Amino acid sequence: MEGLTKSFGSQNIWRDVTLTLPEGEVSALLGPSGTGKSVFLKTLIGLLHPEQGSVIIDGTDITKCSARELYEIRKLFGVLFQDGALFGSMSLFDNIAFPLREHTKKNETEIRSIVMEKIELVGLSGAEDKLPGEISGGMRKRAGLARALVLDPQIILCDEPDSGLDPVRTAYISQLLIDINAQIDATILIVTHNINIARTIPDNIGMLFRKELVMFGPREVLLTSEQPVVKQFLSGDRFGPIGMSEEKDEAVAAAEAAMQAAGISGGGTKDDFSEIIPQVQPNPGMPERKAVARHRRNIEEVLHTLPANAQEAIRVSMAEEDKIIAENRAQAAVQAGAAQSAAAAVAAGSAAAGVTANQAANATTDVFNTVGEAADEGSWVTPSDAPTAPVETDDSGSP
Ligand SMILES: Nc1ncnc2c1ncn2[C@@H]1O[C@H](COP(=O)(O)OP(=O)(O)OP(=O)(O)O)[C@@H](O)[C@H]1O
Repeated sequence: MEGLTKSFGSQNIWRDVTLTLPEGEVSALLGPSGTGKSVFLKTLIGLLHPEQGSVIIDGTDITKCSARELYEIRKLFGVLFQDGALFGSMSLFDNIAFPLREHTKKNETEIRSIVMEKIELVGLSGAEDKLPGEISGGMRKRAGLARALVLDPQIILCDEPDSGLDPVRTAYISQLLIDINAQIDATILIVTHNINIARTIPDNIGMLFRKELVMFGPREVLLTSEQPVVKQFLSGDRFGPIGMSEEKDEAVAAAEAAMQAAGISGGGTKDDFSEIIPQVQPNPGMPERKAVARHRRNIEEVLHTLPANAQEAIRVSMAEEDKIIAENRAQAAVQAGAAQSAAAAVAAGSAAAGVTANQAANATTDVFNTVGEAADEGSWVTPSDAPTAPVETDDSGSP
């Protein structure tokens, strides 16, 4: 995105926004309500037209290309809208199959196989015949994500993936995004207000405020920023430059300063965001994220230009990340070794008992599962170690 400016009539939303979403990395866009984050996502897919600037995707400027080219480029995107944006009269299956029927010539057998794979990926197996109105908000969200994934997108845009979800379901969907990134190496942009997501999921964070992109870069830069607007946003404090509906004038700011001096709380958390917590890692069994190496190369190029505290935070978080990755690799090796010996033992035992090859294979699968579960409980070190797909009943918690 280069020099993007968007207005509705005389109302300017943001101006001169320039950023490059690093390929295959996960980025988050933060900003107070009404700063135009959703407008930004819609501009990226050509649903809204900026009056200035360009959006280059795979070499094509979608602000100037033909309708035909835009139609083709949109196939690269998977978009998760805030409410899932499902068709209310269609089953989940048909909703998820919709882009395949619309944009491809695949037959119904192929479509079923892709749809069921995505349904399983988001933990909705068994719910495929339900209508969107019959399931909870969290399930609708995951159905929306499954639909966003069916065309194997290169770019995934998620508008507030956590809205309407409890903290646990938010952790599941965040983990799912990291697992998807590990599996398909897609470039992901998440628009969110959720500070926990911002702290643990993205490689990069940007923030819109006062009609501008105030920063965009490695997550540690924003999390250690001394900028008042960033600190206020992260802490959720009412004292600071961000007001209820617009930025505050000097009189209000002075009154707040007096209240603070008198010991009145602005309600924000006292968490120290400059203490970086490790990024969520892909679940056991997932490939390692290719983005990690690329992100590091990108950081190395700009590290010397960053504030000293951000440089330090990046070094600490890289060391922490190396430790976690090494532990996970060791764990995976132990699991693979245990599974191999267990499989050999099962095969030997089966031969002795004269059971069929098929029975031996089934027994081997059970051994894999048992080893996997045992390993999960103990030592998989991530800040959010929830499995990707929750045991599915109903997001309300009832069976
Ligand atoms: N189609 C439209 N026509 C006119 N104004 C619009 C349109 N879409 C959005 N806006 C205005 O643009 C501004 C930014 O809206 P947007 O939904 O992008 O904010 P946001 O940062 O995503 O907010 P939130 O965090 O509350 O979801 C708002 O003032 C909104 O009223």
